[in-house]
Amino acid sequence: MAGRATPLVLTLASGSPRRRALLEALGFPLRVVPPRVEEAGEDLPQDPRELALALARRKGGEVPGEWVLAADTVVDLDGRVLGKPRDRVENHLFLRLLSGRTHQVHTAIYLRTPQDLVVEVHTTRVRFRNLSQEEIAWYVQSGEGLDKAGGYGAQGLGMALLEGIEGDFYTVVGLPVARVFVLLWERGFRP
Ligand SMILES: Cc1cn([C@H]2C[C@H](O)[C@@H](COP(=O)(O)OP(=O)(O)OP(=O)(O)O)O2)c(=O)[nH]c1=O
Repeated sequence: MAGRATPLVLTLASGSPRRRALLEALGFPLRVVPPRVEEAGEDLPQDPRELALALARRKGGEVPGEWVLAADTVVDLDGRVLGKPRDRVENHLFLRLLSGRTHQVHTAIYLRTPQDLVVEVHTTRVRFRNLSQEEIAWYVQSGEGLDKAGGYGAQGLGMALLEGIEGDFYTVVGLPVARVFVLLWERGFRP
C-alpha cells in the first residue's frame, strides 16, 4: 500500500528463552529462528573472547533476514572455557572451580542490518562466594545450571552463589541488552 512502510521485525537467531524475554520486555517485534550450529570443534578459537565472537558469527550467519541478532555467552575462568555442563557431575565440578573466585563472562553479539554488520564482545566480572559442598549439591540438584554457560544462572537460584558483579548484569545472563538497544536505535529500529 502506498505510503505505508512494512513494519520492522528483528530476527533473533537464538533458541535462548532469556535473550527472547529481554528483547520482548523492551517491546521489539521479534521473529525467533534458533540456529542449528555446532558449538564445538577443532576449527574454533581457544581464546574465550575469540570463541564467543566466532560462535556469535556462526549463529547469525546461519539465519536469513534483514535485521538479524545472534549472541554467544562464554564463561572464562582464567582462560579456561566453561561451557554448558554435560551433566550434573560436571555441573558440580564447574561450581567447585568457580567457588571463591572471580571469573569473566563474555557475551558476543552479532547484529546484521540492511546497512551494516556489527560484531562485538562484552565482558563482565563475576565473583562467587566460597561455596560449601552442601550448597553446591543443593544448586546442582535444581537442574537450573544445566543449560547455562558455566553451569549457573545469575538471574535465578544462582543469585545465591554470587558475591559481586563488576559490569553489565545482562551480559552475564546472555545479552548486553542496553548495547543492543543503542545499536538498533542508532540505525532507526525502535521498539
Ligand atoms: C552465566 C549465565 C549464562 N546463562 C545462559 C545464557 C545463554 O543462554 C547460555 C549460554 O549458551 P549460549 O550458547 O550462549 O546460548 P544458548 O545455547 O542458550 O542459545 P542460542 O545459542 O540458541 O542463542 O547460558 C544464563 O542464563 N545465566 C547466567 O548467569
